[in-house]
Amino acid sequence: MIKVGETFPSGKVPLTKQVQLEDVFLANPSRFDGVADMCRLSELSAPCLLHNLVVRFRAGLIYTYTGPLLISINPFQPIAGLYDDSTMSSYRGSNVSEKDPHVFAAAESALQSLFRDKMDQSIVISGESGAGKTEAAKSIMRYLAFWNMESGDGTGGDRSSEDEGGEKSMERVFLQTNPLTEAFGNAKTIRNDNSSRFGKFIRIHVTKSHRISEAYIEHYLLEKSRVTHQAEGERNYHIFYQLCAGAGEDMLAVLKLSAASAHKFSRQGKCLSIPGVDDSADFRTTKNALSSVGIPPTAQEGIWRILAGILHLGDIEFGALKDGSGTMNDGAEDVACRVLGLEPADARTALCQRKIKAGLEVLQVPKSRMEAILSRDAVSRALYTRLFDWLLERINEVLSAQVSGSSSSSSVGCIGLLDIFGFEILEENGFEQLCINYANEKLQRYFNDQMLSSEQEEYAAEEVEWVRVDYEDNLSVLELLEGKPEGILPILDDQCLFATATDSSFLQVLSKKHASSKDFTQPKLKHTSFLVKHSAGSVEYLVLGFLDKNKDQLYSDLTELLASSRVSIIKDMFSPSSSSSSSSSSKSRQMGRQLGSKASQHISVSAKFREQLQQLMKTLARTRPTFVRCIKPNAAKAPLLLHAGMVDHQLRCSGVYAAVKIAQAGYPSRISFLDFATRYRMLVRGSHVKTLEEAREQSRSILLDFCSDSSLYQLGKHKIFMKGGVLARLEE
Ligand SMILES: Nc1ncnc2c1ncn2[C@@H]1O[C@H](COP(=O)(O)OP(=O)(O)OP(=O)(O)O)[C@@H](O)[C@H]1O
Repeated sequence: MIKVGETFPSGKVPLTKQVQLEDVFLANPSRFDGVADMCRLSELSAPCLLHNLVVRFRAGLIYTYTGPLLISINPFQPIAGLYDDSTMSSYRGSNVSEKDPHVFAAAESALQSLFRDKMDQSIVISGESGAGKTEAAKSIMRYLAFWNMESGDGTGGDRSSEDEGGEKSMERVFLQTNPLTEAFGNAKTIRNDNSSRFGKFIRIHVTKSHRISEAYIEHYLLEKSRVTHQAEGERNYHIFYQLCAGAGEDMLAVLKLSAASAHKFSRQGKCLSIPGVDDSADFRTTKNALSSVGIPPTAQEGIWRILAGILHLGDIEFGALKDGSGTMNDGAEDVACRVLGLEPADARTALCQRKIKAGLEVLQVPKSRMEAILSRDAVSRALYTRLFDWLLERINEVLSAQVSGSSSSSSVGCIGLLDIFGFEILEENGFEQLCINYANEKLQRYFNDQMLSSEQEEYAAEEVEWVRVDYEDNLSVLELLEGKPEGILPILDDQCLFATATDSSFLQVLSKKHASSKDFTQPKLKHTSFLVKHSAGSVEYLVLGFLDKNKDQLYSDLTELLASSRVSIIKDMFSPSSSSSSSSSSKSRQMGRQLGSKASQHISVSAKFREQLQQLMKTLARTRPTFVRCIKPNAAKAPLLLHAGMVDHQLRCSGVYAAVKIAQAGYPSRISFLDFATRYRMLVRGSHVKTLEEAREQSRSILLDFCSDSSLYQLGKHKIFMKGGVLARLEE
């Protein structure tokens, strides 16, 4: 049975015109069973749109269109048949406008548009944490791979012969990247048992014969702090639990590992398992996936050593000597060193002492206990993030070179799939949340530009009769975050250049510069946080750790220590001559460069992230986007439960209400007078037209003859703007 709770908003979230949902239920015929495209509703108030979504959700229909935008409401439980092979087949090559809304339809229409218009496409998936973005992205990846496998041109045959010949087919390798990115990049959080703690943009190149020729995964901002600290109820990255649960006795003995409950870095969140998840079985899946993407056994052993080494590092206890300096006091460092291939004496020196240059002399100065702990944590985080970067590099190498004989030159174009971490408001928000929420503001801006702003600007420029639809833009909050030189992130970078700057001096500068900003406040009586009014709500950020996290420096003695490892994968990751990026294939490097990858250059975390986002926006601007907006219907992750207030808030903040109004009143088809008059002149036995005025007149007479309802089109200055279906009728 489908439960729909709190269907009527409590009034905490104001609805348009203060109409309550009950009124809509009463005003609507009781047998109203929802429409697949909300543009077809006659009343577009928020309660009506919500009502439509609720009715469909009750019936297990989680997807709904609002014009070109696909809304997806997370059912938190599998829906029978929704993603099976026959459903996929039914979308392949179909007229998607006649099919039920679905992520498969979004993928199919992107493919069709790619082939028809020879223009790169993108599918932009957004929504808050736990809204279903990653699941949507995986379904789309499966669809693209399935399309390739099923193509009736002999490709399917090619695939099986490849498999028999021992070579893995591209779609297999492509899909095998999912368990890997999830094992190493996802973790259980309070909001989502399988939360992506990084963002990704996958470029998928498609050939004329509908094959995926190559792909590249660009990744953004892995959450490093999770490696050494997890909040209560959360876990470290899945792979740590998989390793502890799934490694056999021999492997555990080599790695000197115990259960996850025995290691500090995996037990801090007091959450060791996830209901319904078998870490041991998932470990087998991860190992198979590593082999599938061509990671050889020696490198796999290196990976397990890094993970086990991190867990052992976490178990090192530091004591304080009388003078306050740190010392290791329980021998756990010996275990960590053996697993990581380090000399214990060198590790002790690097973790507990600091090199200081005094003239020509280099002195070793003892670190305090706290400094030693911070060094240990920095080493652990650096090991994990370099491992993640290394893994993605290997994946990209294999994705860019998999199909023999195919290359990007044979690809017709590319579909970009964006699955980026959703907007976050936690109990305590820090530097990571600021970066995540900044990325979401950038995406919101992109959505506003594409769906709300440029559409209306074109009507105005073409002098089409149009009643402007207002919406809340987010320019001022973006300026507050990134504007140069006084935005929060540029100020942070600036502060990081001063040796004497601290988190509090950063906060003081912010408060002074933004005292009058409408989107910024500093809570009274608090000198540790600031508040930003984001599009999706106000967020209070604690400044503690901002400078260190943004600098993200691993002191040279710690880098040298890791570069001295006898484990070759660790040595490679940290020695200056052989960074992970330098060992990647030239093709994968080239694709990385296209996306502005700057792995080898040391710039601040926020500067690198801003540059990556800038590149992403440029890449998206060259594509035709399809938007998928994922909605989280309840905070409890309960199956088929929908809180209307929560859904209303997400629809409002993300501009969906404004988008549906524009889409309904708007004219999705547009064509120049010249093209129109030429293509359809046979209908009126018209002549060849030469001037704009002749083309306009001939177009007008075609429409008068063949489209009796004049509300279905408008003539602009250079183009005809038409409602959906007009062109199709003319074509008939
Ligand atoms: N279409 C679906 N059908 C059934 N369950 C789903 C669907 N989409 C999502 N879920 C459930 O919701 C959970 C969260 O979804 P998902 O991980 O895709 O969210 P997300 O938006 O990517 O979150 P985050 O930003 O935290 O990574 C999934 O693990 C799954 O249990």
